[in-house]
Amino acid sequence: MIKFQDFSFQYREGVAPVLRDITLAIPDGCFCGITGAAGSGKSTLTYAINGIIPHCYPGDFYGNVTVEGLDTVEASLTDLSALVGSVCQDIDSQMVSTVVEDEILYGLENFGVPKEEIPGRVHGALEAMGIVELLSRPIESLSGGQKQKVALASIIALQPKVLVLDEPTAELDPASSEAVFRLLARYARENGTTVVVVEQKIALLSEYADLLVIVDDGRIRFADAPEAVLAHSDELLALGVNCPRSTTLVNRLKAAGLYSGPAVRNVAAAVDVCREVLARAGA
Ligand SMILES: Nc1ncnc2c1ncn2[C@@H]1O[C@H](COP(=O)(O)OP(=O)(O)OP(=O)(O)O)[C@@H](O)[C@H]1O
Repeated sequence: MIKFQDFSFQYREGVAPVLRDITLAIPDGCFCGITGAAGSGKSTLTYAINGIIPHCYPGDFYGNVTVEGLDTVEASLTDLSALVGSVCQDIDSQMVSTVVEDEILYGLENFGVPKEEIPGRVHGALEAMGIVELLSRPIESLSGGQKQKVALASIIALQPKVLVLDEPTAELDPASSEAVFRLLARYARENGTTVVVVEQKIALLSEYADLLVIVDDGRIRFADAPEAVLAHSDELLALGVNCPRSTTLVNRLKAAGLYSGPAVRNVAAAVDVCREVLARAGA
């Protein structure tokens, strides 16, 4: 369980808190998606989980944040990094090796994983990300999507209980973004891993997340199942969250009394609703 209790944070260089009065519980094994407008505080929220704040970026930290009962202020970064694996926005800055295999070995060796376990961990992580064939490839020869999967594999190999990912699909086309999320969700489900992912593409998040969190100007505006959050598409649009048009259309049909079911996440579901509405109207 990841717990935020009355948490607020102001960077040392800042003039005001960037996060305020955050109380949130993310259960074990949950796939939690975080979205919101640029600068709303999404990355900072994840920094409170992996300890980047206050350990790397100091500031005024109020309330408390615990991961599996470990207080992220009191715990050392070493202890936290054994529990929380993070993939940052800038993948190239995270890569430390020139070849895929070395990139995965680096973390395993640094964390003191027993030698006999290492080959299985490397293979398992590459397999989970569907990139076994990339083992010997130079990292500079990889596409953006492949690099993203290597970065994920190098963290997954460490078998953290919690994965924190900051905009893992920012550089990827829609098909690669979908592929990364699909692999990630399957891995998390099979291993009981808690995933916290910051992502701009709310349609993609909504397909995979159990819990969708909307951050607005340092506060949590919504934290609920995707359908429940998407039911507020007009508010989301006003907050700068790019709600899918299919969701907005169906919410308008609902507001007009033409539909009474749950909010939809994609075009296919919206088409079904439109068919149902037209059939009822006798068109
Ligand atoms: N190290 C830092 N020192 C001071 N202020 C910071 C630091 N990092 C972020 N901020 C400020 O905190 C606020 C929230 O930033 P954060 O990166 O958490 O938002 P975000 O929602 O993830 O933004 P984006 O979508 O643009 O990545 C911004 O005003 C930002 O300028």
